[in-house]
Amino acid sequence: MSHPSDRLFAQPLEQVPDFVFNEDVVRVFPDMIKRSVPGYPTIVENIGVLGARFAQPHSVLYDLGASLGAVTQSLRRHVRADGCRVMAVDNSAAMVERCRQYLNAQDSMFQELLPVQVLEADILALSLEPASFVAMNFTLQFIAPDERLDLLARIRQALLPGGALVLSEKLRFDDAQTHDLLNELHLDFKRANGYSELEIAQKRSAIEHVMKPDTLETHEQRLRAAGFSKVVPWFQCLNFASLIALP
Ligand SMILES: C[S@@+](CC[C@H](N)C(=O)[O-])C[C@H]1O[C@@H](n2cnc3c(N)ncnc32)[C@H](O)[C@@H]1O
Ligand SMILES: O=C(O)C(=O)C[C@]1(C(=O)O)C=C[C@@H](O)C=C1
Repeated sequence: MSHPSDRLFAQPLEQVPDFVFNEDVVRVFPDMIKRSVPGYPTIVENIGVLGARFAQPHSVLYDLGASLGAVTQSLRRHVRADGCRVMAVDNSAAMVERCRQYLNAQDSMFQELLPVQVLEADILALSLEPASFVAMNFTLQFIAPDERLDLLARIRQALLPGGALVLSEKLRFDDAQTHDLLNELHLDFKRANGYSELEIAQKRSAIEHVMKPDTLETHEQRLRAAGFSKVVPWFQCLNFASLIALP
């Protein structure tokens, strides 16, 4: 399947609307996220590797905020435990439709993949089945800050003993010098990937009100408050990080 390049913010917009995961975004999403999130391909591939370590036979693996199912596909490449199934959940109808197409394409290319169910649902309203592995790859940052603790507590409750949550997020930093340096380097990453100053500025306005990053300390404290006993950062590239949280 062809992946057109992201030119969504290339022309000057009179008013930049808030970012939404609509059909326009879906069309360019694989290109957009790869050129915007440093380390994204490494994170996605290794969530499959982490999933293989934590997956228990005959259990559910969740991909919450699955978008086009990149993490789900990685789990299906790596997890070999018997009788597991993946639940990929997203509340964007456009994402879910395209995600199903991509997973069907994966099914037609490989045999004996884990069964997967793609659900169009709000993860805040979802009743979670007992699960051995939950991935939230750059999803929590789009959830309203006052809903985050409750969501993580429900995930913690759903996790089987020996399971794990993997949480990837853009970070902000309390120390202004650190924050500014890593943000500037992130902008350099976008420039190096071909984004213009206009594209960078307009994308920044678009996500300003809808994506609210936390500090690493806030994540660690909130995960503990949600009932997780151990938080292990396993990846960081510039201001993007991924954590393993153990029940
Ligand atoms: C940055 S994308 C996630 C990228 C994806 N996990 C990956 O690895 O390619 C965030 C996704 O979260 C979804 N999302 C945001 N809020 C949600 C909610 N309340 N319930 C379900 N999905 C949500 C969005 O529709 C979007 O597809
Ligand atoms: O922080 C930015 O500038 C981004 O573009 C990040 C980010 C993300 O982290 O999800 C925001 C929206 C798109 O989904 C792709 C990337």
